[in-house]
Amino acid sequence: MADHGVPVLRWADSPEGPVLLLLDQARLPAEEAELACRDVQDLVRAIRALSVRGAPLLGVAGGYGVALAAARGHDVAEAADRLASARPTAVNLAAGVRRVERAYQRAVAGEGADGGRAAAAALSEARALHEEDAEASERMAQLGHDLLRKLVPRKPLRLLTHCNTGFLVSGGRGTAFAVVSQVHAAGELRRLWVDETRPLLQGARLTAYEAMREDMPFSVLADGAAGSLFAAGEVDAVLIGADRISADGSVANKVGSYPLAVVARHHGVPFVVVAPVTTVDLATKRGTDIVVEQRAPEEVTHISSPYSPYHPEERGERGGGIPVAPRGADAYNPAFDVTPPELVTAVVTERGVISPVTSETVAGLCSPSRTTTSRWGNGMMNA
Ligand SMILES: CSC[C@@H](O)[C@@H](O)C(=O)COP(=O)(O)O
Repeated sequence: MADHGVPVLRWADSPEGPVLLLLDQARLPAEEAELACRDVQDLVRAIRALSVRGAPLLGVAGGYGVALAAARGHDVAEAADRLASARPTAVNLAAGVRRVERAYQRAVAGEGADGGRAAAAALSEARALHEEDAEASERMAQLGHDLLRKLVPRKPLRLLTHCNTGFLVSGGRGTAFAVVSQVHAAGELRRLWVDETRPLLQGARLTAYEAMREDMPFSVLADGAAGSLFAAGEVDAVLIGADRISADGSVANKVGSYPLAVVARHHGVPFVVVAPVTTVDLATKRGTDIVVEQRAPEEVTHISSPYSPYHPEERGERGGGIPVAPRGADAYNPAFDVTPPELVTAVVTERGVISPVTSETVAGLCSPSRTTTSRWGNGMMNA
């Protein structure tokens, strides 16, 4: 795997107490700067400002946030509530937070542990979550690559992706981008098409940064240019991540994913979602039940660049930067959209691949008896 320089997220013990250090994604690719979170308030601010983002990494960061509150002797239950609700759509955030909170409570209740031992239990659970996420990445990379071999006989591949799904969003290599990386390592990548991903440009800023680090052949395109690539027969498959997959198999992901799924279906191109099982939320029954985060209009009416003299913290949570619309213009700014399961060719997880994507195959993926892919042979499960 490529050397990624500054770690995406790390725990450190400083003379002033424990601290969670994040590679500040709001500053990328202009600078690789670490942001220190000393308490849950710092971390919630970093999550809302997208200094740390992407579904699996939000889960890991949320877990460490609970450990941070415990280590600092703060109110862990209150900290967990604040973290879990910092952003509403990526279910991994609340799942990571609650998992570490449970470990902390178990240590307090079961063993009557003092604050120090319970805090240690929380940190060890956060570390376990971090490692599991890295392992899940590896497995998804392999399974996704195998699936593409079956779905698309032609080589080398032209893959299109939206938003950012590589090492920046995960304890490991990421989700959809990990598959691209596996294809590239096998010498089978002709080109990665990178949607710029308006309004916050996660594709242009972050996916391009990840692709450059792995020496991939890639091109950034305006989101609206994707249709012309399909029409020209230049896309062999679409690979995206997910922020939440509801029980019916609907996929919430970065806004702009749904229109891509529609165009892909029109052109007969596979539309593949890659996400760890922690992204599946059986408690959310249908796609229409998924809460889609609405963000500040300034993110649309203004353009900001990490190369500009305005630093993210000066722009604040409302975004901002250089105005491009008439002052006072209103804007519609959902952070995500929801793709119905019938437009999704397959969902790749660390436990295996489901295709078709239906309530039954999603439930099978999450069943307690399905802990490995071996039960399904090649990891592909049909309804
Ligand atoms: C593996 S990450 C999948 C998604 O989390 C990603 O595509 C995405 O939508 C991230 O949105 P963001 O708003 O930048 O957190």
